[in-house]
Amino acid sequence: MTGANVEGVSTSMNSLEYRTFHAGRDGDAPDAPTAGWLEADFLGFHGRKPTPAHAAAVAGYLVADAQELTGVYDTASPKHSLHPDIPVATFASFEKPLTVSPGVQIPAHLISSVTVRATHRRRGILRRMMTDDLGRAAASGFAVAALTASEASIYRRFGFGAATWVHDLTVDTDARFALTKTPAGYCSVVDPGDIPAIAPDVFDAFHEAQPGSIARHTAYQDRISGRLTDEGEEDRARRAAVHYGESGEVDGYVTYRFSGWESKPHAIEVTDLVAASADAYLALWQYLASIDLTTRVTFSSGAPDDALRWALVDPRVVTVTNVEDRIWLRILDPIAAFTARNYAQDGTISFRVTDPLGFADGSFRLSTEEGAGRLERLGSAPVDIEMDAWVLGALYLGGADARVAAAGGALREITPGAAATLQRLLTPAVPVYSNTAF
Ligand SMILES: CC(=O)SCCNC(=O)CCNC(=O)[C@H](O)C(C)(C)COP(=O)(O)OP(=O)(O)OC[C@H]1O[C@@H](n2cnc3c(N)ncnc32)[C@H](O)[C@@H]1OP(=O)(O)O
Repeated sequence: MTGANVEGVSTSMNSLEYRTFHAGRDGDAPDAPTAGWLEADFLGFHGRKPTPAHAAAVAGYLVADAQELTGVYDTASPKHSLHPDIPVATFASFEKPLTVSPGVQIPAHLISSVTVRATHRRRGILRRMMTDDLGRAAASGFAVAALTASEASIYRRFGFGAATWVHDLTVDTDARFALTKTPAGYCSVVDPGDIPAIAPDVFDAFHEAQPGSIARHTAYQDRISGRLTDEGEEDRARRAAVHYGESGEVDGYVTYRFSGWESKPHAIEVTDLVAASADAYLALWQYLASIDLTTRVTFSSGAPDDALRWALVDPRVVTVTNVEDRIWLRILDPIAAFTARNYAQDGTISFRVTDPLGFADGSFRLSTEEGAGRLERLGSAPVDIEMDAWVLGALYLGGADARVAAAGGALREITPGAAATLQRLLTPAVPVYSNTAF
């Protein structure tokens, strides 16, 4: 669904040129536009200046994911400024499937690498890049756009609402750590270099069943295995283990590193933990807890509804140290989006959406029956609920509670009790969660 013909140049009043192009390579190296764009991207996210090898690897990821890049070029850069081929702003978008109900995926338009140089900020560059890009995505037929946000105060104005969350977990793995029963299957330590061959099948099985999950971009395999970190180096401290289910197939893996002898208490820091079965998930935690000379495990992408607490003799060994929004969703085509997902309960509710960018603006009636949903446009008939486009994005998967949104003033009930009805209809088959960041 990625737009095939996005290349273009346009000049604004004030010497800024917006160019959109596909990530490309010359041999192994990034091509000239991609090389300049990468320099700006690394600058914007406070990364080190990339070495030629690191730039080549990252260009390879961008090309593999068919990323569309936008660079904004200042044609009036002063003397000694960074080379004018290094843009003052970056923006990237690409397509990956989003699981909206167990077994149901839709193509999502993912937005990433948004940077504006400090000397050019707050002049509307992000607004222009975002509105142009969302317009192209809607014209290409995407029902939803998604991003992970550096700051929570930026993206509501563009119709994005936080729809999934992750928990930072600290688990004490001293003598108090014990599961109430032993999970089926067994774990084995593997070479982290084998993870890129093992992880995709496990992730796919997890992703297929998990509402809120977004398929991973190409960089993930090197990142989780430690072959090439975001700093452009191999992490030789990275370790890995897998879980074999009763069939003998791998159905879960974990990658991690030791926090160092100077850290107190000595801890294991989990980079990635993906399980396609409940036994795999619990067994991998038991494995982590059994690593000698350590008494703590930390994991920054835990599911808010975590089975571990239910499986522990003493659930207080788990501390949630932070709660963070993960996937932000923007509905571009409400009818396509709401028809795609499944519904556990039958019913009807109507709502009016205010969308300054227009994509989701209007009044709608949602009718659900025997698992399927139908969304139809209403004319000027009265509705049960009013909300802004970002609230619709937040509520779409059912992970955010409409009643709580109403209590917070984000959703206006016209018909008393309508928020509870909406929540009943949108409640997902299993709690939403995504362990992917992009
Ligand atoms: C999906 C991702 O990639 S998340 C990563 C985002 N990037 C970063 O955090 C890197 C560092 N920050 C930056 O590069 C820039 O400051 C950006 C990209 C956040 C903002 O770019 P700018 O060009 O300055 O934004 P722009 O001038 O278009 O502002 C658009 C609107 O967002 C608001 N806005 C911009 N930045 C912020 C912010 N950090 N917090 C709150 N509001 C903001 C502006 O006030 C403006 O509001 P309005 O149009 O409703 O009046």
